Amino acid sequence: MRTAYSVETVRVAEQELMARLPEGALMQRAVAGLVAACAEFLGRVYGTRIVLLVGSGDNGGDALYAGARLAKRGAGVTAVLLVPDRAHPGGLAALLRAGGRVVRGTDAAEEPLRRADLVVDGIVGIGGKGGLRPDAAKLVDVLGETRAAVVAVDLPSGVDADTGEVRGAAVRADLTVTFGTHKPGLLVDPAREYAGSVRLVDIGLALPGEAELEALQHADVAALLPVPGAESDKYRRGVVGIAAGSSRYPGAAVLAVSGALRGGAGAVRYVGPAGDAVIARFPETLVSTGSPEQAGRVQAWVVGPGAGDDGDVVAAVLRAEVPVLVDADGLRLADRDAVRARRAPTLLTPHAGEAAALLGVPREEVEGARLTSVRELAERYRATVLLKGSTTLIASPGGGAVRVNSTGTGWLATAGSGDVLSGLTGSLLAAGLDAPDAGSVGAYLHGLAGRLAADGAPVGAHDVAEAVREAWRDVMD
Ligand SMILES: NC(=O)C1=CN([C@@H]2O[C@H](COP(=O)(O)OP(=O)(O)OC[C@H]3O[C@@H](n4cnc5c(N)ncnc54)[C@H](OP(=O)(O)O)[C@@H]3O)[C@@H](O)[C@H]2O)[C@@H](O)CC1
Ligand SMILES: [K+]
Repeated sequence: MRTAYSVETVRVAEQELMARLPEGALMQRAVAGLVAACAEFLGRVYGTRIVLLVGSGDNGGDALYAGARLAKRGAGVTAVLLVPDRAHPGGLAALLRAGGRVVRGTDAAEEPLRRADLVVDGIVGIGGKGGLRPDAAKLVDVLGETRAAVVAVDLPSGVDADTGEVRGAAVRADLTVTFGTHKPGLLVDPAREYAGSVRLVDIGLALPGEAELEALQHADVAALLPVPGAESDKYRRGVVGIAAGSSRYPGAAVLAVSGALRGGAGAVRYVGPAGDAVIARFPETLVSTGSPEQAGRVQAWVVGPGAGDDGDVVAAVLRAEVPVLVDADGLRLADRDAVRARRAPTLLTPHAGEAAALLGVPREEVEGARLTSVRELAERYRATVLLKGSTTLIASPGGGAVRVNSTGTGWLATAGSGDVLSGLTGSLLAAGLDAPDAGSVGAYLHGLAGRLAADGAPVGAHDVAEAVREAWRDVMD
């Protein structure tokens, strides 16, 4: 499991550790990791030109000490001091001793930045408040006009460490070297995109059990995937009911069923007007045309994909005392009080536009503040919420760690891909996973299947469904 902790938690852990170590030792641990990452990134240090962007806090201190070590290894190092009289004194002295040079202010930065092989961003780290100040923002603009590679210290300056929000100018890094723990902003869009690849340097921080954010890895998913035992029959493996599709959108039903058949449930029931299309493609489906109540036993329901305006079916499914996944049209049709009143788990799976409609805010607001939005929705609906996107987030109604999935790919932004995800995830619910696990395992497999199916070329949703089996095997390997 990859975890991320808030700045507040990092600060507490930092204080505890600092109290036990000689002064400056913690910073030198961070610097050692930063230097190793820069050297590896450059391939060869000797003879390279490195520019340090130095703010007025310890983030700038890290950059200055790292610059000093790189200068000793033969790099030409220039530090751009944003606030010259507040640059980290020890770091600055070390750089000057090592033969580094210093320029002051943004205007003087232009020339060295244009010639740089590598820029080290030490403008601001976890001490940053609000958007970058005008001087720093101007420096970031100048940096943006160059083609230099950028390594960010701890965080790309300008992104919010705790929320992943980016308000105004921010550094676009090729690599971010972060200390002690990932910060939530490094795993959540839009900030994640600014971070480039992320390298974690262990500096010995002791962090509490519950993180702010968790990202499942292969081994975590493998441990959660439902695998039938020798005694299993289709009912013990779980039966998932799919109430989806309409005469106008029969394809949504077919795609949801295609996902459900690959999610580990022992059988898939389909209820709705697209039964002929479903049975033609997947003869193993148990199809009925009545209401969900009459469909027979299921251990979990999926309702909503391509459902059109059939509010009755959504209301009927919400009355069922088994886990229910609500997606697409179902989100618009579901009564909030009915969702809140449910005793069995509910999993809502909106994309940013649907989440915005549920929250009554513009779509951009959700896209800019994904973590806040998903938490807010989980609380309002007293349900687990999976907010789809390039970094999918899953929040539980009681608060606690938010799950983040980063296996997704831009190729998954294709019609019907969400229908496959809802079927797949509903199947995992029916197989007995709890709502946050079903959501995060579903998103993980779906993202991986998207990557495997795409392999660098466009894919349709049915390709993604077909690749779920390969993703499953890949995880189990
Ligand atoms: N945690 C750890 O264990 C370890 C942490 N370490 C390192 O320390 C870093 C944290 O250092 P930090 O606390 O000095 O804060 P930092 O990020 O340098 O920023 C504060 C400075 O920036 C300024 N400033 C604020 N907002 C701004 C804005 N919007 N735009 C522009 N400027 C802004 C603010 O100015 P002020 O408000 O005081 O006027 C203040 O001077 C951390 O990220 C990591 O790199 C490692 O060395 C060792 C292990
Ligand atoms: K930084």
